[in-house]
Amino acid sequence: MPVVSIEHLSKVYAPQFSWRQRLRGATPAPGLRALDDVSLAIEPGEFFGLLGPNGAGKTTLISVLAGLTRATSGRVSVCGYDVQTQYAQARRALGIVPQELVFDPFFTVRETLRFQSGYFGLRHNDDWIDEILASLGLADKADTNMRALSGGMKRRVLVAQALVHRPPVIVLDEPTAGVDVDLRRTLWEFIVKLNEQGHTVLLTTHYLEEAEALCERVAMLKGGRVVALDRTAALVERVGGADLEEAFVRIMRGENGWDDRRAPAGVEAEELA
Ligand SMILES: Nc1ncnc2c1ncn2[C@@H]1O[C@H](COP(=O)(O)OP(=O)(O)OP(=O)(O)O)[C@@H](O)[C@H]1O
Repeated sequence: MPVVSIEHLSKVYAPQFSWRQRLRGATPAPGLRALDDVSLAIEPGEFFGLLGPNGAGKTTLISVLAGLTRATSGRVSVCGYDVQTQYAQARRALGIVPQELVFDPFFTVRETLRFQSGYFGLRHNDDWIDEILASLGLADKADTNMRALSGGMKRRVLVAQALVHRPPVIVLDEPTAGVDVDLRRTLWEFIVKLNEQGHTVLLTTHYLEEAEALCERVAMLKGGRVVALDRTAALVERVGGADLEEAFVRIMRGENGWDDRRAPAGVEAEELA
């Protein structure tokens, strides 16, 4: 059974429609189709890459997976749990490292990780917290206040937060954007170790050399649609080119016809929330 199952997933964002426009009786513009009939399955223990240019729909897909955004249609499950109807179980199976640096400035690193453990009902988690801190090069920052950390250190804490409950599926949304070589190495060593221990990893990144080195399989999104889905090496060979980056460029340039990303006529804003 796949650990992540995505079946015919579509997401249309409602258009911005002001009260003034409403009162004037204006017709809402069609919504934006961020995901269009996406289907894919990720098997246990895979290191899977979700690739695509800016605005392709990667973060939207992760938001649906995390239960933060409601799908317009389709079904998504994690470890067999439906992300909408069995939200708590599905969320517990996921460790999500978000793209944006979100943190509480009032707590130390250790307090932040203890609180995160508490959200998952884990009260005596310090041994694992210490192991994560050491593995991410954060041991000497455990008692430092979050607001006193550099951007790269904050990102390490985000990774640590995602792992406190030992989730079977780890989702990393552009985790190395703007971080130094040291963090990249530390992060990948740790994530590869977790993957070897059986954790499934879903990674989105614009660093295609990282994706090529790490991901056994990749899916490429363009305009919300899956335009390629294959084992990384097989895809590079089939498309031609020296590496995944060249294959990516060829696939993105070669695909046409996905330009109309607007919702079909007749889709009302209210249906799209
Ligand atoms: N809350 C929202 N409301 C309306 N439109 C949105 C919302 N979130 C994302 N979008 C739009 O949906 C499309 C897909 O965005 P998304 O963030 O999923 O892309 P992405 O592949 O993660 O891009 P990036 O690589 O830049 O992070 C974009 O056109 C974006 O502007």
